[in-house]
Amino acid sequence: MEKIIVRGGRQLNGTVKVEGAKNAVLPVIAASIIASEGKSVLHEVPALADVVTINEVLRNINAEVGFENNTVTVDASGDIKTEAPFEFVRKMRASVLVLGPLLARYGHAKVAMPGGCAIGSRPIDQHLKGFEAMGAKVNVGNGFVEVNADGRLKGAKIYMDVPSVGATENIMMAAALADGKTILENCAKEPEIVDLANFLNKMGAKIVGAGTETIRITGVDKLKGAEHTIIPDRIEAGTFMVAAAITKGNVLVKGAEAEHLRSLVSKMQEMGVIIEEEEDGLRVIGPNHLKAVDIKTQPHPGFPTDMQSQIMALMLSAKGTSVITETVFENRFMHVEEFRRMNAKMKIEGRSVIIEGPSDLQGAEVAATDLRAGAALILAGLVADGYTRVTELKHLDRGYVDFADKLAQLGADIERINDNPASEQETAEDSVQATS
Ligand SMILES: CC(=O)N[C@H]1[C@@H](OP(=O)(O)OP(=O)(O)OC[C@H]2O[C@@H](n3ccc(=O)[nH]c3=O)[C@H](O)[C@@H]2O)O[C@H](CO)[C@@H](O)[C@@H]1O
Ligand SMILES: C=C(OP(=O)(O)O)C(=O)O
Repeated sequence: MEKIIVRGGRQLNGTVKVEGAKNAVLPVIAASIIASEGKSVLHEVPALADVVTINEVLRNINAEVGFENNTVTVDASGDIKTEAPFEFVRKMRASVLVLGPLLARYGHAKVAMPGGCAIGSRPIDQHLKGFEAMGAKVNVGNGFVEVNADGRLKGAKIYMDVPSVGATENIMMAAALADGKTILENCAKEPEIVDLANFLNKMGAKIVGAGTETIRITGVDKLKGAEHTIIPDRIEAGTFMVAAAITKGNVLVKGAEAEHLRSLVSKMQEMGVIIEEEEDGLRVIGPNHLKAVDIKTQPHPGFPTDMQSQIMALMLSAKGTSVITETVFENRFMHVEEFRRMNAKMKIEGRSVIIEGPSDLQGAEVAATDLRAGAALILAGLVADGYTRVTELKHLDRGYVDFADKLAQLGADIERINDNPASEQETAEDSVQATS
């Protein structure tokens, strides 16, 4: 089994460079199949398991995809199939992002219905509501969702009940080729949505307002391949910011965009962490004593749910009572049990976790329950007494490139091992099941 073994007690110092954002690159790669002409060239693509999966989804529907030296090329000018097989959606929920592009270009798309996962039920009703408003017929049955349009989709006024990131993206992509104007209200405002809109506009789309509550899309007849550089990963950046703070270190997180990280920066400063904006990133200096704070996760620009477990690791080292409330996903506290194995003093009350700090953390064998939980347990391991062994790394690999190596370069006592190479085949088969 593959494990990351970390021994606590080392201070982290130096520079770490942030990769391109997972949550930007997945919709951008999905969007590239909308182009009926030309090739898309995408730079700063992180070598993540999820990127391999979305590339496989595209190859499977006949797009030509290359991936070398952090550059992905996609040529979708040939005959593209409109059905994405079950194995990919099971492996990665973001596979549903091919629905919008396929529906817009071909008037038909079919993918396996994504189920719930380790962090909540994660329905796609808002995606489907948007497609229906544009004239598509939706059929859900036998584990699949199928959408059909009689001719071109029609621009519409759509109000989303929740500001869903994926629904905003899927509807925006579908509307880019619709007949007429779409006004999408109560949109998610995440920076990754702005990145997708910028890419679509380079392809010839007419989208304004991405990053605000209302996005206006004027449909065009066709889109062409374009060249684009993916924005830096604010969640990976945030994870390294916590690593610096928790070890009382001094780390320059190169590529971290202050503008994308306001809520995290503000909360970490409230905890006593020094954060300085430098020309090429954020310098994070951990204090000797961290203060307890209260945090509520919210859609952007609120505190990101994808940083909830990592900031929880930092709260464990803070003096006093901290409360963290999860409002985005209904079941994103699986890591609490794992932290408890490390002697963390915390309890779940409804949608909140109450942490009595500082905890006297002890190394233990723990499992990554989802990708951010994996990172958070490693962060706790950086300051725990003795050895922490983190398993279920297939989750971590969906969202972090060389996480252990990058921490080791900053001075952590950490290594990734495979203590039973004979079972490698088994691990590869297991990873097909990985969703989070
Ligand atoms: C690949 C990607 O970008 N993943 C991110 C994306 O996921 P994803 O796009 O799946 O997340 P959403 O923003 O859609 O989900 C937010 C909330 O809306 C609910 N909902 C969503 C869609 C829908 O049709 N109906 C509905 O009720 C979900 O159950 C959840 O409670 O945004 C999440 C919220 O910031 C992040 O945690 C994920 O890392
Ligand atoms: C929940 C996450 O991703 P996904 O939506 O891809 O599962 C995440 O990145 O923390």
